[in-house]
Amino acid sequence: MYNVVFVLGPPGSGKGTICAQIQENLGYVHLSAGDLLRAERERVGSQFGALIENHIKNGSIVPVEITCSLLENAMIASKDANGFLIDGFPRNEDNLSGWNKQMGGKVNEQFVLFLSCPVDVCIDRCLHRGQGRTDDNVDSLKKRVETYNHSTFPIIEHFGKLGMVREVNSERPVAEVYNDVVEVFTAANQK
Ligand SMILES: Nc1ncnc2c1ncn2[C@@H]1O[C@H](COP(=O)(O)OP(=O)(O)O)[C@@H](O)[C@H]1O
Ligand SMILES: O=c1ccn([C@@H]2O[C@H](COP(=O)(O)OP(=O)(O)O)[C@@H](O)[C@H]2O)c(=O)[nH]1
Ligand SMILES: [Mg+2]
Repeated sequence: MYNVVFVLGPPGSGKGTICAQIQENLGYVHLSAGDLLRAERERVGSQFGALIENHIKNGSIVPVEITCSLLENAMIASKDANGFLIDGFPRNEDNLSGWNKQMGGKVNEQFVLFLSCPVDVCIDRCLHRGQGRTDDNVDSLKKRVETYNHSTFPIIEHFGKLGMVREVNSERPVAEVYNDVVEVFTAANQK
C-alpha cells in the first residue's frame, strides 16, 4: 500500500512550493500532476501533447485516464518512498472516480492538505511566478479560478465530509505555512 497525501488549493496557493520542502525533509515523494502533464506534453512521440496543451491553456481538466496513469507510473518508479504527495489532483469528479477505480485498494489515503489563500493573492502570485507557463496569464487564470471554484472546491468539500481535510492558511510567508504543514504531517504519522 502506498501512503498518499492529496495537496489541493487554488492555482498559486503554494502547493508546489510546500511539497518541495516536505519532500526534502520528510521523505515523501512529490508528484505534481501538472508537472507530469507538462512533461508528457513535451515527450517526443506522445499522442496527448496537443490535447494536454489545450486543457492547460483553457484551465480545463485533462481526462483522468491520462493523469492517473502518469501518477501511477511515477509511484511505481519510486516504490520505496515513505509516501507520495499528490499535488493538484484530484481536481474534479471525473478525477476522483477514475482514481478510485484505478487506485482503490492500492493506496492508503492519509489526508488532504488544503492550502487556502484568497484568489486575488493567488492570481498575483501566478502572474509573477516567472516559469514561462502558457497558463500564467490573465485569460487562462480566469478560467483556472472558475474551474477551481466549480470543480475542485467541491472535491475538497467531499473529503471534508469524510473528516480528511487539514486546512492551512497559505496567505502567510512560506516558513509559517511550512511549520503548520509539518505539524499536520507529524500528527498524521503519530497515529
Ligand atoms: N506563502 C507564499 N508567500 C508568497 N509567495 C509564495 C508563497 N508560496 C508560494 N509562493 C510563490 O507563488 C508562486 C506560486 O507558487 P506555487 O508553489 O507554484 O503554487 P501552486 O503549485 O499552488 O500553483 C511561486 O512563484 C511561489 O514562489
Ligand atoms: O490533475 C490535473 C492537474 C493539472 N491539470 C491541468 O494542468 C494545469 C496546471 O496544473 P498545475 O497543478 O500545474 O497548476 P497550479 O495549481 O500548480 O498552478 C491545470 O490548470 C489543468 O489544466 C489537469 O488537467 N489535471
Ligand atoms: Mg503547482
